[in-house]
Amino acid sequence: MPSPLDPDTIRTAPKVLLHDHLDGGLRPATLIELAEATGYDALPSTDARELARWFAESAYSGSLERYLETFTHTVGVMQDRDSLVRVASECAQDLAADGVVYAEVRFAPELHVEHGLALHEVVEAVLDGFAAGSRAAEAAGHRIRVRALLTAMRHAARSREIAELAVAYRDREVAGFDIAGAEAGFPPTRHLDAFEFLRRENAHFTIHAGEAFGLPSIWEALQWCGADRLGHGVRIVDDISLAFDGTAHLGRLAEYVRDKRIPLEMCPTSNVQTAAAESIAKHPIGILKDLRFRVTVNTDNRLMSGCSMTSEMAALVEAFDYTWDDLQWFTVNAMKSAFLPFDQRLRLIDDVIKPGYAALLA
Ligand SMILES: O=c1[nH]cnc2c1ncn2[C@@H]1O[C@H](CO)[C@@H](O)[C@H]1O
Ligand SMILES: [Zn+2]
Repeated sequence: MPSPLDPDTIRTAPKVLLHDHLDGGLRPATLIELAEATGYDALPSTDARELARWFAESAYSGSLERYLETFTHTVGVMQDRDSLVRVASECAQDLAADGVVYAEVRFAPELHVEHGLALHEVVEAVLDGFAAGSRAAEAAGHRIRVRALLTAMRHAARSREIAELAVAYRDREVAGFDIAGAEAGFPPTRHLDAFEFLRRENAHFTIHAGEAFGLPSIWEALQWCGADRLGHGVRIVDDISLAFDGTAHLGRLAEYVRDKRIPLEMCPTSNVQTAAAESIAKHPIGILKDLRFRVTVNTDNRLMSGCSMTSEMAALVEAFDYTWDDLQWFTVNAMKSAFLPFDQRLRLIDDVIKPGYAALLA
């Protein structure tokens, strides 16, 4: 008899997370403690439960720009080494307790230099935190590997510097590079120099595209910039039409994305909050999965969305009647798409993911 598909059991299943923002995943209580310790006095509440509610409500804004405003408070307390180490360590422990076995967690070093840290000191603090958190998780019986993605902000002009930092730290658990922030008005080609540098260095990168702006953003990310993966990518459905009988017709860009197995880092709850999707049940992940795009499931911002990998998967099970096979498919897709050497990806699939799901199906 397969195990029941409820949150408690889904939590025990091995999961892989490719799209999670460090500054979008703080524990509310930690945010309050750090604000007090660092003299940050602009928090909307100093009660953990109320603060969590404030984030979830404010992020439920119908626009990416307003959603992003909530990050002022998290970034506001992440300006010194100790705070960064603590947030990164708790991130690794929280993901591990949620059953995540491999994660690539992103953050923008340039946002954490307000109190004088150098960019590389930000990176080192976060990596030290991930390592400490992973050790603590292992001691608590959960094995996880957490690696970093360095993000550059698309409205700013530091992408080349951040890309160079990602390459400099590539052998110390920095898996790759990303750009994030408001999408409309800030096309990825603004950062072509960074992407060309990364390609010359044989380095990996993902680009937030097709979340708050449509197909041109996805097209530029892939065909001008050369992205390995797409952050969100939900708007690729604009290039798919469905006939009355249910058959799908793919435009050239959608066909390219599917043919080349371009990984889509989908974040259902976040997309509903920013109005990139109407509801979980109407989220494009349903049709994209049916059409066998390389879909992965992610959290984006656990604090703002009040979610976890477990809750996102449980919500999809509820909306689309997914089975354990489907959850394993998402997980293997994500592992295949990780910025990790091929042999290590295979080992995690064969030694951790497949046996984990086999046990739940038995
Ligand atoms: O869904 C998203 N789309 C675009 N940008 C985002 C999203 N979530 C977070 N960030 C931005 O990425 C920065 C670094 O982690 C965050 O500070 C936030 O501004
Ligand atoms: Zn994101």
